[in-house]
Amino acid sequence: MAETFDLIVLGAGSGGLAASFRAARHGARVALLDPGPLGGTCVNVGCVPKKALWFAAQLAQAQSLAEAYGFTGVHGPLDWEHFRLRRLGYIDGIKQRYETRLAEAGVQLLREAGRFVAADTIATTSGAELRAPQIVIATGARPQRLDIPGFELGVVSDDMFSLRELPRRIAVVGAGYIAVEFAGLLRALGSEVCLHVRERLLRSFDEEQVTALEEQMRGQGIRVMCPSRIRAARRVDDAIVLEDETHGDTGPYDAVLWALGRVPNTERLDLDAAGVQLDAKGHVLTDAWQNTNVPGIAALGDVTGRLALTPVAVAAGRRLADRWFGGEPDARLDYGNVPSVVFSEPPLAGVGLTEAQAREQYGEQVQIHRSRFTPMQWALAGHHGKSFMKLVCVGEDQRVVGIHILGPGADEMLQGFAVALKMGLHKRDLDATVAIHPSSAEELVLMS
Ligand SMILES: Cc1cc2nc3c(=O)[nH]c(=O)nc-3n(C[C@H](O)[C@H](O)[C@H](O)COP(=O)(O)OP(=O)(O)OC[C@H]3O[C@@H](n4cnc5c(N)ncnc54)[C@H](O)[C@@H]3O)c2cc1C
Ligand SMILES: NC(=O)c1ccc[n+]([C@@H]2O[C@H](COP(=O)([O-])OP(=O)(O)OC[C@H]3O[C@@H](n4cnc5c(N)ncnc54)[C@H](O)[C@@H]3O)[C@@H](O)[C@H]2O)c1
Repeated sequence: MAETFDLIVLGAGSGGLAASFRAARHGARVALLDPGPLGGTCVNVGCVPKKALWFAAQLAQAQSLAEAYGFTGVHGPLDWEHFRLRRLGYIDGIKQRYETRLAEAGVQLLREAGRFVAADTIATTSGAELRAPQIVIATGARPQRLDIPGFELGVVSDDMFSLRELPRRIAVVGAGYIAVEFAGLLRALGSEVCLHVRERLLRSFDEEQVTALEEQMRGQGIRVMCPSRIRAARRVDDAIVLEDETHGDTGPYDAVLWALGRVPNTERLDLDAAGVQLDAKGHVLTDAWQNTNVPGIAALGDVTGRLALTPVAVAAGRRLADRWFGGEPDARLDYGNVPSVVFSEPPLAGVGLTEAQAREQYGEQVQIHRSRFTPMQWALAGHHGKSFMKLVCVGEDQRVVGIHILGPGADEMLQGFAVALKMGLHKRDLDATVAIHPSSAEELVLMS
């Protein structure tokens, strides 16, 4: 006989964990299934190990700034293996804390995959059946692979975190978050990097900001090939050569990172047994409340194909649990004005509309304010890179609909401004705020 719960959650990544913890806090009996490591993509092969590498890259750059400032004897390469182990230790700590917290919350954790046998019934890999009136699909996504000759010679982002040494020469194929982040951090750590861009870098970000970032990337010695269309990879001696439709053979490289987007984990869920509808790319279709077309079944996070960010999956999971078990019938995630940061070098942060989106929506009512400057810590070292900030405003009262920041510190700077934008920020509010000096952030309240 099937064991019964109030809630079954498929996937213990960012979204599934958040939904489980919150539902358990509201008193629900929760079963959480995942055959993989706790924390899913973000903790194991995403945000956390990536940010760790980005911190290491920041330290590498700080060394060259320090030399210019007058420090001596600070320069040296990263001991890649030492840092890999340190990173793993940090991540193990996170996973252990999740395990402890799940046990304390009374969530029943099953380390196996689940699939639907009916709209209220899940079968586990070991053959057990679980039943619940509410089920959450939070099974995430995985790197997209291409069916081209030699694809297997390269690696995908998951594999980057188990490399045993820094690749000396690497090609990064792609133009999204992952491609740009890895290109920047690997370059800073000492790799020769060639970025193969099919059309345009970072399509969802403000074009002018992306152009400014690309200039800096080129200035750091990253080779950007655009437009580039890779049709095959092949081994030549110990290295890899890419066959590019536009540029001919490129390389040789010691490694190739394919960073081509992600595909949802839905094929093995037997969703037909429950009647859950998917879109053409295999994402679970959801409405504004995370509901699927089947009552009692919801989906959230990367598997839905909406904003693929950890805090989005977490917030969606918490709101859903509040609605289902916390007596909050109106709880749902507002997907508008979600801030995000590309951990490029320097970081690029944005919230709200890009200039192009605002012009499309508001036409001539759009006003743009810009500030470009060399941040003090760079200027002191004789480094000429520029920070670039941009406000997108609309209407006579200059409501701020977009804030875009490129430069050191952008990653930490945007969060507070995103709160203000969400609350209905106007340019006059920025003008009325006294600056913090000397800082980069002050430029946002000093724009004329
Ligand atoms: C390299 C990289 C860097 C990133 N950096 C950032 C960043 O800096 N900031 C940010 O906000 N986002 C970042 N992201 C995106 C972020 O990691 C994802 O948006 C987030 O992890 C999605 O969470 P999720 O819960 O939807 O899915 P996941 O975290 O992918 O979790 C899904 C879980 O479901 C499990 N599962 C699959 N099938 C089944 C099944 N049948 N039964 C049970 N369990 C199953 C999987 O094992 C997995 O653990 C990054 C992603 C990558 C790849
Ligand atoms: N800092 C962050 O918050 C962060 C970091 C990494 C990832 N993420 C999330 O994870 C998601 C996945 O990241 P991603 O970089 O894999 O995807 P992405 O959707 O950001 O970018 C995919 C890129 O691959 C390119 N592409 C697709 N097919 C291609 C092909 N055949 N040849 C050449 N290029 C091709 C696309 O043009 C696009 O530029 C992101 O959209 C983002 O939501 C967030």
